[in-house]
Amino acid sequence: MRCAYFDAGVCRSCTWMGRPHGEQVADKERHCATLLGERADLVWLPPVTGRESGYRNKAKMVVGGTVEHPTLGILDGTGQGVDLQGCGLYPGSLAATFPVLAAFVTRARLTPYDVPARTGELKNLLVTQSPDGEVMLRFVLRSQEPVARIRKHLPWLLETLPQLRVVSVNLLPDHKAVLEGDREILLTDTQTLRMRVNGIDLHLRPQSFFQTNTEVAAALYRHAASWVEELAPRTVWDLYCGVGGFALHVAAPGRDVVGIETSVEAIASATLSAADLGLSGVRFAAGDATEFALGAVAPDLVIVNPPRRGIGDVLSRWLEASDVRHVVYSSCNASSLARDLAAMPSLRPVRAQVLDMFPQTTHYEVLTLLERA
Ligand SMILES: C[S@@+](CC[C@H](N)C(=O)[O-])C[C@H]1O[C@@H](n2cnc3c(N)ncnc32)[C@H](O)[C@@H]1O
Repeated sequence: MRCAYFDAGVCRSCTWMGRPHGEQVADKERHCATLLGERADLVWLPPVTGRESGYRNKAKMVVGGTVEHPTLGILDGTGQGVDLQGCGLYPGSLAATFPVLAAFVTRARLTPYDVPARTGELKNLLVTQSPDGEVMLRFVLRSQEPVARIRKHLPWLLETLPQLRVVSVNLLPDHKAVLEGDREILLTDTQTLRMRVNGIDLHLRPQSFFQTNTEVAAALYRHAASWVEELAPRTVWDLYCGVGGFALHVAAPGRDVVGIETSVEAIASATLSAADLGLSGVRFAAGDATEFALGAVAPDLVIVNPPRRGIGDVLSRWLEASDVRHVVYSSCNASSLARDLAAMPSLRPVRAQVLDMFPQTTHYEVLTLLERA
């Protein structure tokens, strides 16, 4: 894949831009195999690849420029806006919303936040597209000052972009290099975006995590579910469950599944999906994964899908000392996975698969099956 922004040196976010996709995937497999080390009983399954462009379901557009001429993209080294509306990582239908959103910035007089001067209001536009083409839009603002103007012009936006389902404001008053703050104000009656994956309706609320690449995420859930099916555990935990992707895929008659996640919003979404599907054996609770494990009776199988930092020492040591027979560990950072594996020598990886969730970058997902020796 080629990118004009990359070639012009305007954006270097995709560090592997221009390299053949097959070569990228082979490098990711080598990288992961090196980190996991020589293991006689580890079987590597063929990698999962999806489309190499247009794969992102979520755009995180930093807003710069002026009310009359806003930029949607990133900020350069001096804090000035760089417009990346033509970024090839977004599907055309998602990218088609950008010019309308830029026009809305002007129409509703939303002054882009000026990082060096610390003035202005609109920091980011976060846009997520579901597999059905429906869209969630979040305005990340410094304060509530522009909210009345957003509400006033919202009917125009909803008419111009009929695919918009959920619109909200997120408040980020601090001058911090983060994407969003803690407080969310919903502007539409609809609160959740329906993300249909493998025929299961996952419900995404504004402040919940969702895998970036829906096509590869669908394969990730399918493969994890088939591994779990083979092992036929009676009790399963899905730790770091987000909106419940793994838990809902491994639900089966006679199986108890518990999903644990810190985000209350994500847990509400997961609970809604379980109710929609009439799954009585699946329950979700908000809380810290490690604290939950330390206070509960170990299940037959544990699925973990932690953030980049991994599951950490305490949970690794708990799993090592527990009766859990199998762990399905889905990781977006093979370095922290390797460190966690070192703390669980009795749980040996017997199966691994690289999933190219983030083409053009060095990042990838790896799904592993650990078995008690
Ligand atoms: C990589 S995401 C995985 C989400 C989910 N498994 C999925 O497939 O979408 C990691 C999740 O862990 C949650 N999380 C972060 N720290 C946590 C903790 N200490 N205990 C439980 N969940 C946590 C995050 O909110 C996020 O939803």
